Amino acid sequence: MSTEVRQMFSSIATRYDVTNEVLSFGIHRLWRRTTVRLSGAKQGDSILDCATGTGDLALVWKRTVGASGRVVGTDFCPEMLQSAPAKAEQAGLQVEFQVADAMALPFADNSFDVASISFGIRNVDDPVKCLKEMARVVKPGGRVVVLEFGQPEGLFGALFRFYSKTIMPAIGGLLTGNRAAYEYLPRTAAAFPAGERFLALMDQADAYRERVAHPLTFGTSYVYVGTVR
Ligand SMILES: C[S@@+](CC[C@H](N)C(=O)[O-])C[C@H]1O[C@@H](n2cnc3c(N)ncnc32)[C@H](O)[C@@H]1O
Repeated sequence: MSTEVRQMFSSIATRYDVTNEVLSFGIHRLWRRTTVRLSGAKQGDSILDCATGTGDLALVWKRTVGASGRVVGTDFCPEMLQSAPAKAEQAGLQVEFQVADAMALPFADNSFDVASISFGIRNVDDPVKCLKEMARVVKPGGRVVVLEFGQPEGLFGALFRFYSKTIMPAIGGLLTGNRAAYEYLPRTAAAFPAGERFLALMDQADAYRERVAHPLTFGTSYVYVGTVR
């Protein structure tokens, strides 16, 4: 499973950013800023962004924690990481990037103030193991922050489902040449536990003393914030 996921992201890596921008109408930028705000991170904090991909969230983290803070972005797909260092340099931000699996992080216990994962946990083989592993590298009282798709309800939900099942694969396929990757996205997003059901996964990880779900854009996405025990 993880080999197929890695290959899929490798095949869309060079077109990932532009496709993300088009398919989300740029809203992913607002969601990332909200994620960072809800984490409570401050200047000087050390942050790990898992499954960082092309590094967009890592750059927002670095703007927040400033020069005295440390940001490390990791991903298990080297091709996805390829453009990240140049993007950071162009933005005048110092961010470290390295290849690592979010389920087996190469960091000591209690290394970071915050660990995050955006649109990544849906793709890992074992989300509970990942939530446990992220908590392991965060200091007690620090936060694990997850940004992931939800399943909006009502009229907006119906529109979103139509958009994600028909328009997203067509446009994603045109822009990346890999239509299957943009069929995978809505399929996995529709099946992945959201809201209370995701909080239950956080409970199963048995590593958090508090956890909160914040719906964004009528539940299209959620930010989950867990405080590490
Ligand atoms: C949809 S992209 C999200 C990238 C980025 N976080 C963002 O918000 O744009 C999912 C990323 O998760 C990475 N990924 C999936 N499973 C992973 C794992 N077990 N360990 C590390 N990265 C993983 C993929 O390589 C891909 O870069």
